Amino acid sequence: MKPNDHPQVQPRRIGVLLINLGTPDAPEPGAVRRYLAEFLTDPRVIEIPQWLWRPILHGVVLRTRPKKSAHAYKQVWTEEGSPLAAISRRQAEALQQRLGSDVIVDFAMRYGNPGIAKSLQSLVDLGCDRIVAAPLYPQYCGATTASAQDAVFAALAAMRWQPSLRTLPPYFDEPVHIDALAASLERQLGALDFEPQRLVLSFHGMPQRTLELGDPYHCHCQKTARLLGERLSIPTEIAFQSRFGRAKWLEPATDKVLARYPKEGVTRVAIAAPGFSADCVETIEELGIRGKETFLAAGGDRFARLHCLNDSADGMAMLEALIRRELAGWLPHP
Ligand SMILES: C=CC1=C(C)c2cc3[nH]c(cc4nc(cc5[nH]c(cc1n2)c(C)c5CCC(=O)O)C(CCC(=O)O)=C4C)c(C)c3C=C
Ligand SMILES: [Fe+2]
Ligand SMILES: [Fe+2]
Repeated sequence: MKPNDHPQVQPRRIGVLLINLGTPDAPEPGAVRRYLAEFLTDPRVIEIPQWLWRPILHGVVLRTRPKKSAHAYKQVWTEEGSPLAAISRRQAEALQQRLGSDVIVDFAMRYGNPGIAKSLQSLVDLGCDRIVAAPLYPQYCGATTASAQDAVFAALAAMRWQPSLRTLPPYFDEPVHIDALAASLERQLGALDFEPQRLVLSFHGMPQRTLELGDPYHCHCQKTARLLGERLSIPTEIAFQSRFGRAKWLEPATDKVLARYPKEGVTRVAIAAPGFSADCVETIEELGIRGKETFLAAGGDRFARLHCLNDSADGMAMLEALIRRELAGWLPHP
């Protein structure tokens, strides 16, 4: 056979893979256990030697946490499944509409389903020889961005014929991102039936040690919070949520901030999570349900949880702009 009529040559197509963290398949202890086992054996997430961690994980964490977490997931589960999965699907569909038929858009989860390797392979099978992999974390973190990229690179490493690859850089301080967040938060604040005295900007926490080791996550969160605070008409305060384990995590802790406010005369608050591109158990249950309980029990009066950008017009316009920039030179007509 002459090289020019090689049977595998396909039409060139472009793929975009939106990536988020992942979620269990069902709000049941068994499914949550499978999800947590994959998540919590990622050395990017738990950075202690495996020989030390494995006995704790299997002896303690995976025996107790799945039941507790399943209870949290049950409270947020929807007809379309886990909120994170449902919103991720809608984001991919909306981006597909916006980018048109020059591009194939799909989404994948770092842990659980649909997995990164399978989703990348389906894009390749559809003829994509150029792919943008977009971890939807505004702030770079080893545990999230790098872990998602590790999985993308590992999937490519198993391919004989790899597509060309671009990855979406962190966008924590991109003007389009700050604009989208500011517009979305102002609109939601304006629609409340009370006037909050403070807006808490709650980011997912990380072990303090990762900051000392040079992870830019803490700095990225601080910058998003500062830029956003400069744009909003309400005083803001940064906080870090979802502490896990016994090590020291980034401070101030969201639950401590909420419990402290009423003592300082702050009895009306709103809370937003600008580090999450989609609402999930950490925003809906941890902030919206448990955070509210903590605040009211401490003497607070009014509490509102604001939504993430999700598949809102503000959020999708931002995502389209960021992805189009990565597609520059690949798309037939700019
Ligand atoms: C947005 C950035 C995130 C960082 C940074 C992050 C770090 C991190 N998380 C855990 C432990 C857990 N996280 C869990 C859920 C979860 N985490 C993120 C995002 C970040 N995590 C998201 C989007 C979600 C939501 C998933 C969903 O299904 O809705 C969970 C599971 C839920 C629970 O049991 O509380 C755990 C556990 C660690 C240890 C860590 C950094 C070291
Ligand atoms: Fe997390
Ligand atoms: Fe949590």
